[in-house]
Amino acid sequence: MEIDQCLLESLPIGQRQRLVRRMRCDQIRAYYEREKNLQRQQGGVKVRALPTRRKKHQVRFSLADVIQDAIIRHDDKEVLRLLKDGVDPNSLIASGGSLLHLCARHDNVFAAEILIERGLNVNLQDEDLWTALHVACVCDHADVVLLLLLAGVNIMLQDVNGNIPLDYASEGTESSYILRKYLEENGVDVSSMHTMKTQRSNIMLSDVRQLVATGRNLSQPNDYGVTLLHIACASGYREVVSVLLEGGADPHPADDNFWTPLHLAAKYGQVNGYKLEILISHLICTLGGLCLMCPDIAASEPIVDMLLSAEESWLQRLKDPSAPLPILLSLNLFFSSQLHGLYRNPFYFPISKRDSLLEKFAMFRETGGAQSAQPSQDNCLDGPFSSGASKLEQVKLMPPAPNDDLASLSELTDSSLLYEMQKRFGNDQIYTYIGHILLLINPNKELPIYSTLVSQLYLSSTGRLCSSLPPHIFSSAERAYHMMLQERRPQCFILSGESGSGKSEACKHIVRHLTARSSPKGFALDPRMKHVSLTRVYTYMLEKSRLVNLPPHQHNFSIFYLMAEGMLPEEKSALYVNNVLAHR
Ligand SMILES: Nc1ncnc2c1ncn2[C@@H]1O[C@H](COP(=O)(O)OP(=O)(O)OP(=O)(O)O)[C@@H](O)[C@H]1O
Repeated sequence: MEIDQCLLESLPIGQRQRLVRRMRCDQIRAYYEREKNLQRQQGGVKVRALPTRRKKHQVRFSLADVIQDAIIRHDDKEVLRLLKDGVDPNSLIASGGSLLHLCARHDNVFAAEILIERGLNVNLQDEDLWTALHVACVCDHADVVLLLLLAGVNIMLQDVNGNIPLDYASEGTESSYILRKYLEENGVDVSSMHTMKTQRSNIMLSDVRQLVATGRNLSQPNDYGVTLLHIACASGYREVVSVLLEGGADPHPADDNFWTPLHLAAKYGQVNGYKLEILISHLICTLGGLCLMCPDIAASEPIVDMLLSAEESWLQRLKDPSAPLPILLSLNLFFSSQLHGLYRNPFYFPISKRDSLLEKFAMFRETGGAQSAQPSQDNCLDGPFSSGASKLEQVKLMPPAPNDDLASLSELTDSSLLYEMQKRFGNDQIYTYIGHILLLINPNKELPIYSTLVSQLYLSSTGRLCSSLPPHIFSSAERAYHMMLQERRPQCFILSGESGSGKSEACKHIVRHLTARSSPKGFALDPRMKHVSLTRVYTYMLEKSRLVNLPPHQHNFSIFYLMAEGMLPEEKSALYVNNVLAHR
């Protein structure tokens, strides 16, 4: 069926798509006819595929995983059946928490009740010492909060941050109301709890005072290069910072990761008062330039402004030493209201642990959504897990566009496809769908589209492509994951392209998304992920055919050129690869 291009374009989109579909059907029919004729001409010999003895592969999940899935899906019957079949109610989830943590996160009161009935300890704490009540409060799942209270949960249990569940229940929420009421009824004074929490900083303060009084070294680093000043800055213990600085502690020691106390103060938002000003002043007076990198990791805009203005003053003072010190913003009120109590980390935890805590906080904070991308509409699976975009992770996704799926174009010719792809590539839209196929054009530059947060945005409860998000490799990975669950059999990605087109990178992104999906902390799949990369190199995925039968205009394996570029002339000559282009 031939149709005039102008006529096609003048039709409304619905009609046009129907016509295009019909044209494709005609093409397929013609193809089958041709094949049949060909077979007839060859004497009607039917080539039968050899019977293959294929092994039946079946993905098997442990019962502990199946019950988690049932809890998430609110499949109460399945939860009951699994418990009856002997699943251990005490089995742990990836975060080290219990099934009750999972119920709290997914607001599954029924499952929670059954688990409690079966004797599950309501006070179990996960790796960050969160109880299920901490989780329920963050998510404001009031029914679960109520159930846990009735079950006798200890509401005073602190996490590694020193926070009790009430600290995570936002003011005005139902959970906060229930908890306050409960505390009141049990005669607990909420303000005395605050005193209890400030005990940690007080202990550190008295310890540091003692060190100063005995003339001990205040800048002694631990095994990770972390000093007392690092700890006090990251924790926001302003009195301690003050005593340390006045006692002569080194204001700019770098830990093993080259982080100074100022970096930590900036990152963790501990500007609670004038301490950051003191630190900055110290740095400007002594080493000055050390604060130059700090704005990049600052936790909020006001801190960035403050550091930038300090930086500017420092540069001025380099030119003119009599120039005044920076006038720094007073951030007391702003931050004390926002950050009160959130980063009161016990100082015996390493900095990396605090990073994970901060991520946890960012994950659950504000259900307001990401900065420049909308979370998936059907992304109800992980609730608040998918919502918080923090300053720590910039999300730069292009908005969805009509040409995201080339299958919907009215004109499907080589030139129209290439034209669209080129247009998209120019806008850094490197991914494009053609139906369920995903096209990738290697950008050969880093794009900010692979962060954990983006991976979370593509989480979906059904695996359907989300119309509010642009095409992405994470979306394909998500789809495969759901197909695996639905069909209960292995799924396969076919990554095809010439050398250097980005297959290995794509593979890494797929595995990364699946890793993050299988366990928020990626523990379970990490070793297997390494195995995937190695398999690509050592066995079947490096197509050996490329060595003997190189398609025209294609290069050899890109690793070959990279290797040649890095070799010394004598090494090249020893390996007979002086002229790399001579080697196909
Ligand atoms: N999505 C991407 N974003 C940024 N850079 C990329 C991306 N994909 C690939 N690249 C860049 O292109 C280089 C080559 O990609 P990759 O190694 O994945 O190609 P390949 O198709 O696996 O090649 P070969 O088949 O020769 O092993 C990477 O080292 C990386 O620098």
